[in-house]
Amino acid sequence: MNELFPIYVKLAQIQTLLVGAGPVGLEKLQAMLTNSPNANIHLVAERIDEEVRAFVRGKDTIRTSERAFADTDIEGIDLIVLATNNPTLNAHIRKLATKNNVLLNVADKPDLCDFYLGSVVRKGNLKIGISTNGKSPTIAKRLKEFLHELLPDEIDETLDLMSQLRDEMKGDMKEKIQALNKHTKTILETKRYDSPN
Ligand SMILES: C[C@@]1(CC(=O)O)C2=NC(=C\c3[nH]c(c(CCC(=O)O)c3CC(=O)O)Cc3[nH]c(c(CC(=O)O)c3CCC(=O)O)/C=C3\N/C(=C\2)[C@@H](CCC(=O)O)[C@]3(C)CC(=O)O)/[C@H]1CCC(=O)O
Ligand SMILES: NC(=O)c1ccc[n+]([C@@H]2O[C@H](COP(=O)([O-])OP(=O)(O)OC[C@H]3O[C@@H](n4cnc5c(N)ncnc54)[C@H](O)[C@@H]3O)[C@@H](O)[C@H]2O)c1
Repeated sequence: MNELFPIYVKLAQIQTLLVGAGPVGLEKLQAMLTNSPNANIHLVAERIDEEVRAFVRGKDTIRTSERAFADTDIEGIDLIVLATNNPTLNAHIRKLATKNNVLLNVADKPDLCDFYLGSVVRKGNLKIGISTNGKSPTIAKRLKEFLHELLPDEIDETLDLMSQLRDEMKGDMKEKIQALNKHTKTILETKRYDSPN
């Protein structure tokens, strides 16, 4: 059973610390910024790869410090992602995070994580997070590709129309929910997303 609780976090209104700026650090940075382009991130690494430097150039919400991690780096931090090649440092930051109630992800080290990154299908406003409970990130990637193909681009139009409709609707909550359910039932009957014909 997968006991993970999925949430969608507003990275633009919290402070994230990323330690490590090699290929894995770059992957994590890309994962965070493609989803949340205004994420507030402090990137600390003894050595920042040129690719990472190029990726963060011109992004005002990313601050970089090319030096060793210092314990004070976690002050004011809500979320930490580690992408270092240093197991001793990872274990040290794991302890600090627990002591300071900060949630931690250590790339590719499930035992050290409070949360995992998910594979993400994106179509406009729609976002589907996929977790295989750490069993197979490769299957998560394949499912992402499959669902991305399957979902029509118009799904975003449907979401916009539904959003307008729900803003315009009057009446009490119960009536509103009933009407929205009735309306969407018809939409799904007329637009068979699960069939190519
Ligand atoms: C979402 C995504 C994040 C991202 O990076 O954006 C992600 N991994 C991705 C890809 C990927 N990662 C790896 C491969 C190589 C093939 C392979 O090993 O299978 C590929 C595939 C590829 O790159 O093609 C290596 C790997 N990953 C973990 C381990 C350790 C272990 O399993 O013990 C090892 C072995 C390391 C080693 O051998 O040294 C563990 C984790 N990876 C997770 C997330 C969390 C569980 C997510 C879930 O429940 O599925 C978890 C538990 C923790 C975490 O890291 O948060 C991204 C999704 C794909 C996408 O959307 O494109
Ligand atoms: N590259 C891959 O495809 C891959 C795949 C699976 C697992 N991994 C593992 O993930 C980890 C990271 O991989 P990578 O290729 O990005 O490694 P890397 O060696 O390129 O980068 C490690 C980063 O950690 C930083 N770092 C180390 N000690 C530090 C300290 N005390 N303070 C601040 N920064 C510090 C380094 O300066 C560097 O920026 C490694 O443990 C690797 O074995 C890598």
